[in-house]
Amino acid sequence: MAEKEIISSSENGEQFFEGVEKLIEIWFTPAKNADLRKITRQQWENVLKIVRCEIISFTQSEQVDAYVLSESSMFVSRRRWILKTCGTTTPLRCVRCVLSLARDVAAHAQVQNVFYSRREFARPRSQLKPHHHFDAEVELLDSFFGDGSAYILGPDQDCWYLYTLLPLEGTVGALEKEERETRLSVSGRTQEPDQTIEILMSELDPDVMDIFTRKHSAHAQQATRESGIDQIIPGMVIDDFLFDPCGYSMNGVAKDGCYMTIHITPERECSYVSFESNVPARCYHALAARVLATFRPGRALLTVLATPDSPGAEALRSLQKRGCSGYSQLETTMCQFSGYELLYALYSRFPS
Ligand SMILES: C[S@+](CC[C@H](N)C(=O)[O-])C[C@H]1O[C@@H](n2cnc3c(N)ncnc32)[C@H](O)[C@@H]1O
Repeated sequence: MAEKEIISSSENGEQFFEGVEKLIEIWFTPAKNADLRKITRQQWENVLKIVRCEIISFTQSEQVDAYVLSESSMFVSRRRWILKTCGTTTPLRCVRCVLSLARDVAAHAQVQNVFYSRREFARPRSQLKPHHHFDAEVELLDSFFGDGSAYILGPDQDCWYLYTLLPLEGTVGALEKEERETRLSVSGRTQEPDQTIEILMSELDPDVMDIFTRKHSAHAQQATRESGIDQIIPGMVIDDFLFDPCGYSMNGVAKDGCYMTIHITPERECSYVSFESNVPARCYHALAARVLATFRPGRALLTVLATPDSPGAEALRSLQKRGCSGYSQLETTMCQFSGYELLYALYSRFPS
């Protein structure tokens, strides 16, 4: 297993782990006989060496291969690749290699969409290049994908960065994209309905965090059951891992191809939990409420990215209007991209 990315401050004996993840999702244009799952395990292991993490567990459904990593998760399906890594890993350094493997091994030569996102790190200065600065990340991404667009949403400490090939609705770039797609639509529809909800939580309840330590739980399955993680989206096949002495990661996959993933840094000084899923729903209130009730964060940053024709688009608008019960909505922003809608919302728990 990769060396543990813990930075100890000798002055006060404090332990620190950067739980905040970098998340990259690449969609390739549908192509006959093309499938990213043709890339072998050995080839993924080589890719992940560049990122400075490794595979610790694997599960799959008919539509998606799900890997638990020493620093978070990777999901591989026919034409979508997702890599989510925390600590001081360097996911953008492997993109060139992934694009070559996609072309040479998986027969995927054309990128349709890219989403690279992360919230502000707790300790940005500890990150390795290019992750020490969003400008450097954008420069590297542009060197792979040409002219993408970069966005920063939310206030300083809680800001969320996004790089994507999607132009904002109403811009010249959006008109050009529409024209390209009209030409392509002669040969069929290229974007299926899609939605992703992510909840990034900090200042977590210490009693809940205790469950994700070896002192409290004998194994990952105990932590999954006792915390209620198995009830957040029932019916998923769960692949979970409990680190020593603490820390937890899980992937869930469903028969219909949906996934969920949760990662937990329980250390009191830097507690952090992330939840992500692409499960479709016209309303995300119940799901968000279950996630918040499970982990009891003091602060939560929620994002939903959804195509306008997906059930998630309705869920996004309703979340923006109604917020999450038990939490005050400190900030909310909606963006209309060409082909996707985005909600950013920041919540803080009401004092109990
Ligand atoms: C990989 S997990 C989940 C990280 C995730 N991004 C999150 O949301 O916090 C990180 C937690 O596991 C602990 N851990 C224990 N051994 C580890 C290892 N070999 N590599 C990474 N983390 C480890 C860390 O101290 C931290 O609490």
